[in-house]
Amino acid sequence: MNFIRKPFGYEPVITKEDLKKKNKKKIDKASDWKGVLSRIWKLVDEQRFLLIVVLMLVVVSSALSLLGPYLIGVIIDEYISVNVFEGLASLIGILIIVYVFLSISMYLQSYWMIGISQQTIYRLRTVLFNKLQKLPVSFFDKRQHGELMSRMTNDIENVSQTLNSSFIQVFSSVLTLVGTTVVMLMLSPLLTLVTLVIVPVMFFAMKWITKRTSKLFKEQQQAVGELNGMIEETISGQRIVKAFSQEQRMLEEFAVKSERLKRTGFWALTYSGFIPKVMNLLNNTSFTLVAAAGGVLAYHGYVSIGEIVIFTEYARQFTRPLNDLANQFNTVLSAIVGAERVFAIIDEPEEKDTAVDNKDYKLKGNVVFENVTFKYNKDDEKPTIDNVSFKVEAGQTAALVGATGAGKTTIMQLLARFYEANDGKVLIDNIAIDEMPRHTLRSQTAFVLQDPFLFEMSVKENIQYGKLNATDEEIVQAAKEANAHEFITKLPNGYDTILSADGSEISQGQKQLLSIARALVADPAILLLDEATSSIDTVTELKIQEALERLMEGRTSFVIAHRLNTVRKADLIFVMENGKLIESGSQEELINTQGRFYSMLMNSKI
Ligand SMILES: Nc1ncnc2c1ncn2[C@@H]1O[C@H](COP(=O)(O)OP(=O)(O)OP(=O)(O)O)[C@@H](O)[C@H]1O
Repeated sequence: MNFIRKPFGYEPVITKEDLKKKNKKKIDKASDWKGVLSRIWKLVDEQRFLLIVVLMLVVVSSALSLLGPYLIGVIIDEYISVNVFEGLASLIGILIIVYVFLSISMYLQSYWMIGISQQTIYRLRTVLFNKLQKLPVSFFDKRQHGELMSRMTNDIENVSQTLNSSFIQVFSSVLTLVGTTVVMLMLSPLLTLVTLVIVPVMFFAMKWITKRTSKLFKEQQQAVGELNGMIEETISGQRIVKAFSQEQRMLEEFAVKSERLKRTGFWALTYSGFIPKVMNLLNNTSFTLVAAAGGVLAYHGYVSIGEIVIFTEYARQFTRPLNDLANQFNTVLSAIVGAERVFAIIDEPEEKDTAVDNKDYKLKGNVVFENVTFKYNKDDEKPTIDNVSFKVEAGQTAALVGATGAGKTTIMQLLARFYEANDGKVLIDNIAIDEMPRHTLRSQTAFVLQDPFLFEMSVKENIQYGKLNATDEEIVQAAKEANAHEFITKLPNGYDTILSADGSEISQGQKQLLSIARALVADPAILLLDEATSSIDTVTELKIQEALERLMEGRTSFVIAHRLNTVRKADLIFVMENGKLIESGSQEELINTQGRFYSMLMNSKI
């Protein structure tokens, strides 16, 4: 699998072929539907009783909807056609009660079912989101973020929709179909045959139409996806579009994609618009057949007028659930597939918790790597970190230097236990990091990245992210030490200014000052810094340097160094090449040995 580099870490590149294979698998494999249903049943949890009540109400309403037409038949046969009116009023009263109860029962079903489904989905969403917090970084490496987002939103929405409406509909359709057939057979097998004669025609007609519509809808979805993708790209990359004067090209591309969407949308809706019309036509044909055959049978005394009325009603009742079932089939299938995809994440192994004791303690910051070897993927030929050993004392600064891809970032990520070493040990204060509580490790190590990640929150909250209970004074103090206070106070709402997710309203340098403030608030024992390579104006650059020096004071710091100055000030220099630590020592020592570091200095590769 190929990976593309993201600001911090990697994301797999998924090709069209991969997607095709995956979608095919998705359709082929609505496999374990029983397992999926039983897990949803578990999520329904304490509302199971209410769900059973809803199911009983569905049985009641199906029975009532069979009873209604039957009573009409009785009224016609035993009262109206024989001119008997005594007792008619009470029978009509019963009929009204039947229909009133039917409405109440249907209302209650959908009211309770909405409650059950929303609560169940709420639980599912919570379980999934909690799970996302507990998954190792390697899990996110292997998946496209867009795809994970779609599981969090679309898949859950699909399940929710199905629980909301399809669940009752499928159950009641099956009951109505079975009930209607049984009652019809009991009344007149011959008229039943006439009523059902239309079913195969209906089946083949629907199959013919849905085959075309589903292809068209798929094309339409694809066209929507492509158009949205393009619009999103144009918006997020609008600076590049403008900088390269590509507006015209984007307009042309948009016109082609938009035209395709218009065309597929037109045909998809036209064909699907046929469905109710064809159903209506077949329904009316069925009525006519029942009425005609019923008339002949009544003439010969095989059936009564009332029975013909019952059958025309039942014929209507018969086609509706049939239609519903056909419509619900795809919805239910895609909800099961969606639920399966959600459960697949829930079943992923979590970050291993191997702490001996979960009590937090303060770290000093003595770091030791002991013959650490690491591969991102088991099948990688060469390890990314190859038997690396070093020792950094508390408070020292270690500069990591080496060509791109040498493994510098990986060393830092192993130290923060984002990944587990395959071999060897990482120790802090003589304790293996996998034996210490994760919270102790993570809350006392802080990253300051080249392209810091900011949340769509206020400046204050972004700084506070380093320590959630930090007071306003602590935040301002940290911002001052980070040389960020001055620019923050000039923002429209000062510390309360809301930043966008990409922090586009502040400069790259200011973003770094914010992330330094965030790290200062966190007051970590160990700092992991990725020095900026991008050029920042000299004034800001100086501010950043100064703020970093304050931040590093008294803490163990690992710096991916790109500036000679930083390397000079470091206590230790680690030279990495192809995952190996090839040289280490103070600057003087390394210059004296005249090895790789020396030649890098000479060729100004630092
Ligand atoms: N999440 C990942 N999955 C797979 N391979 C990865 C992953 N992260 C890094 N790599 C690979 O591991 C190697 C070391 O990467 P690393 O980011 O540690 O290098 P680096 O020295 O920090 O490079 P740079 O100076 O460009 O930041 C690279 O070949 C990279 O492609």
